[in-house]
Amino acid sequence: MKFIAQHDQMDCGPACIAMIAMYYKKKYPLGYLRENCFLGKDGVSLLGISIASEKIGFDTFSAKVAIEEISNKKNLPCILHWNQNHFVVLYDVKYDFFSKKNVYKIADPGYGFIKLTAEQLEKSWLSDNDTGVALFLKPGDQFLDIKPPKEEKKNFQFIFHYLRPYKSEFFQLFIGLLGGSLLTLIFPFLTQALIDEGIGNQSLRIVYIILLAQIFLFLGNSVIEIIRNWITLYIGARINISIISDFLRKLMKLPIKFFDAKMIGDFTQRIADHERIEAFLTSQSLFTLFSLINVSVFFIVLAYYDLMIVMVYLIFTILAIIWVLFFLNKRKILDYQSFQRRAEHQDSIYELINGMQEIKLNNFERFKNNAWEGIQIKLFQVNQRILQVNQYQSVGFNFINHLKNILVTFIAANEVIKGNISLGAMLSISYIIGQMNSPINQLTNFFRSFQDARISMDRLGEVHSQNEEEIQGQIILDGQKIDQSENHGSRGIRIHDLSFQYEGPKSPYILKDISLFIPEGKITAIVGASGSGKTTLMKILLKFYPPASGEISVNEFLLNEMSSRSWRKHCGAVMQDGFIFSDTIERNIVTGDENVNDKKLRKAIETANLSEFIERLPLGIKTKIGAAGNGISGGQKQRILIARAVYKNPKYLFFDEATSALDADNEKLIMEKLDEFLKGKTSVIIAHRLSTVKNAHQIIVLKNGNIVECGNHSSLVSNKGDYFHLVKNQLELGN
Ligand SMILES: Nc1ncnc2c1ncn2[C@@H]1O[C@H](COP(=O)(O)OP(=O)(O)OP(=O)(O)O)[C@@H](O)[C@H]1O
Repeated sequence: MKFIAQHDQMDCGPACIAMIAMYYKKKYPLGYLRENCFLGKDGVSLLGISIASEKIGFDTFSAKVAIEEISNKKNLPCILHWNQNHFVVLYDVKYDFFSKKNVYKIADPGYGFIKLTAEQLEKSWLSDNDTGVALFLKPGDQFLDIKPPKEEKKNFQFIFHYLRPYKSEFFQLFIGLLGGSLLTLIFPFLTQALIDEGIGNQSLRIVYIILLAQIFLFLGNSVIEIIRNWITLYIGARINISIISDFLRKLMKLPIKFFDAKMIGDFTQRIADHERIEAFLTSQSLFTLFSLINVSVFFIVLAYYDLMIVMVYLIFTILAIIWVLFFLNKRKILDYQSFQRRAEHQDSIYELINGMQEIKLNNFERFKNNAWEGIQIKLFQVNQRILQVNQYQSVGFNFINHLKNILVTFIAANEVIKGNISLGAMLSISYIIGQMNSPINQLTNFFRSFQDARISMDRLGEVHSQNEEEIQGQIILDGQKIDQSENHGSRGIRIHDLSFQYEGPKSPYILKDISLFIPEGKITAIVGASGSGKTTLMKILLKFYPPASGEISVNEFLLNEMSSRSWRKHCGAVMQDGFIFSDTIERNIVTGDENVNDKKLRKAIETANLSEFIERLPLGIKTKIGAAGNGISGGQKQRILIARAVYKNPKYLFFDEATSALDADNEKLIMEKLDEFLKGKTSVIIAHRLSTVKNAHQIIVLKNGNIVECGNHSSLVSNKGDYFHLVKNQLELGN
């Protein structure tokens, strides 16, 4: 069984499938499996794993079984549901002759290979008294015929293009390093001259001259080193900024669905990862190049002294490098683990700070603290294993190196005794060997850094190779196009037979066979119990998620053929979880508009009834709010979000519980002003409050993802159906 590590916190399912596919000699990229697993907010489900496995030709069967069923090797490898929140592969069971017990061999994508006894396995696997969940996979008839897609890996070309703008700086660095290398080359000859000419001839003058030359050489080297460090810092910082800014730009082009399956830590860790690429590009690769030049020149000088020594040196150096390479795979697995643990650590800190209020309210401190300590322990364990591998790597490497030095010294001493070389030459050889140590060490650092950069690049590549939301050739809607577009019959948004599932074809339908017409210039309200799919419908209309089936058209244009960005330009929305940026009130309202239009801004503030609130603030509209500014109330937040939508002045408006946090007076006032603003605009309003929806031109009632009623307020009330039941209490209150 070949081990495949999970890359992100929610990747365990896809990694398990990849390992089992690999077991049957098929290599599937993790990204492809991840896409077909339909990862959701809570990670992957067993259903998602079986859908993805079937897609690549496996026959799958999941069941709750007892340990005897999985002890039967015929059913292996299989996937086990682990600790209720993870998936692992059980690939072998062996009878241990000494303990007279079965040993279960597990490949845990978040850890590595582990061997467990039946008791240990049961502890993590059983979900009730004596059974646990297992998914059995066997290659089906088509497994061999289905061709795995090619893995799109970012190669170093992608990274090296970041170096291009700094050609002249690199040239300067190159010259500096070359100068430094040449200077160090003079030292061994000076040493030999010092001994053979100076001491040998008992001439103090020659000794002075040689020592003076050494001082000047040292000074020259130091100056070169200082300049080199400055240039490296400059290029490094620039490259880092370009890589991260490209990464962020790419992130902003990805669909919302991508973010559903990722945690904050997955992103922050990736950004931290960039430093490794930068370090590799700026220092490691160049320094290694020069180390190689140095080593080669030293080799030539050594060969001039003694060929035998060169041979010994070469053989031992190759042995040392093989030793270092031997540990690279282990390092890679540990690096993925460390990435995940660090991401988990960041998520836990983020949650701790964001959830502080609830933590304090519910005496959650100890539990959360323990959870954080648990993560730290795991992080410590990974760090321990990393240290161990690094130590094996460097201790072995140093041992081989020292053995080599001793051997070389022995050979050189032997040659001096035999009278083949002078004492000065021997000291010169010792000096060269000493000087070569650091470039050879540099070489091991290079291998490590190269590997780190490669892993970081793979992780980056996962984001860079994601499909963007915008697809070339999509319809770009400008205002005129929308105004002039025709719809056979009446103008507006037409939804035809729309169904939607969040997590793939076998997951539950959130919306089922919805057909609806949202007339242009009118208000359509959507009501329904919590969880009935109202917000989901709105998100589909805003093109955040594509429908599983069915069509949506805006006048004559199909929504799925439109550019999302251009469609959203015509839409204003106040979402339930709308976000206040850490910036001034003004910037929070005008958002991306670079030239603030005062008239529009005043109108937005007035419509959202914010004037009084803003006037009371000493800095007025320039007051900072959000994370780094003044706290605002829930109602104030909603009013700022409304002002944002009003300032945008779009043709289509979507309000999801936009006024739910407002007091009745404020709501009434804003609704009256909004009525005026919404005239001639197409609006969709989701609300639980009767006062908000009652005046809508049409009201749609959603129940479990289906439309159960449609009409205006009075007709629906007289129907005494679902709408009546939903608002009954509020009607009584009204009466
Ligand atoms: N990102 C998501 N991934 C998976 N399931 C989701 C996601 N968002 C919502 N759901 C599920 O979809 C269903 C409908 O949710 P939705 O938010 O559309 O309901 P709603 O009618 O707007 O509810 P409310 O009135 O409480 O806001 C819920 O069962 C919810 O658990």
